[in-house]
Amino acid sequence: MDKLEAKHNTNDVVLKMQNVRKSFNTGLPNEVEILHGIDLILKRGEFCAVVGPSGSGKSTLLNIVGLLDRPTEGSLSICGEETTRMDDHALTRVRGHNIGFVFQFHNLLSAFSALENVMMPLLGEAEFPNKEMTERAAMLLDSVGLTPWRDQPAYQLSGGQQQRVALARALAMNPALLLADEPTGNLDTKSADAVFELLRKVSREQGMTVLFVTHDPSLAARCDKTIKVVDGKVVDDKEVDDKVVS
Ligand SMILES: Nc1ncnc2c1ncn2[C@@H]1O[C@H](COP(=O)(O)OP(=O)(O)OP(=O)(O)O)[C@@H](O)[C@H]1O
Repeated sequence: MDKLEAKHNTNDVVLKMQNVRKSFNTGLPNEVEILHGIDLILKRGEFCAVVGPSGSGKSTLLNIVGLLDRPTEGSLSICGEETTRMDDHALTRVRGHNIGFVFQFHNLLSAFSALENVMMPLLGEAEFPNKEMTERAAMLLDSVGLTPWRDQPAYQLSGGQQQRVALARALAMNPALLLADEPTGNLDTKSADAVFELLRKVSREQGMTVLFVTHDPSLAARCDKTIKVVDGKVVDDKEVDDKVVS
């Protein structure tokens, strides 16, 4: 059994948000509220699209779920741990062990090889001495079909290949929750489809919960569930019927 696998079995509810509000200080006399009381529960293995118009608050929501930003009000628990009163050190721990990120711009270290990029999150993790770290990174690169490119510097890879490296890197700690903010937005249709299918496969095989922001209705329709954010509120939270979506 994978060293990191057991933690996925501990709690069925991966994300629980209650009445989450977020305001920003924009220099105006009053703060501007962007998220107006979001409630959201995601269970293990759910693959959920986040859709909505530009500026509606999708990235703000993802940053809060990813513990990169704090809510102004409300509660947020990740894998059963209530996070809103945690200090930065505890948030970093919860984030590092439970959450993976894939963004539209993959933020790879361009001069480093594909393998080295995937190894980055494992550096300093006690359970991964050097040899095991290399083995795990190689296994992850293999799972995204990039073994032939493992020693290639990231800048020499295509956009789709770089995004697959970013996905392998996000999976390094076997996160219970993967947050993907338009990970296919910068790719041609074929590469976008390949990255999406890969995410789908990993989610199914590992029971990983995915929150996937997309502007592409055809990709949203292939997710289990769609959350629609409009003006900082969830207006629609519907299950996609497998019988309707081919
Ligand atoms: N740090 C910040 N300070 C002030 N306002 C912010 C901040 N971050 C986001 N906003 C504002 O919050 C609103 C929602 O932004 P957000 O990026 O979450 O939208 P989005 O739905 O992800 O948009 P898009 O689809 O265009 O990426 C916008 O009006 C934005 O200007």
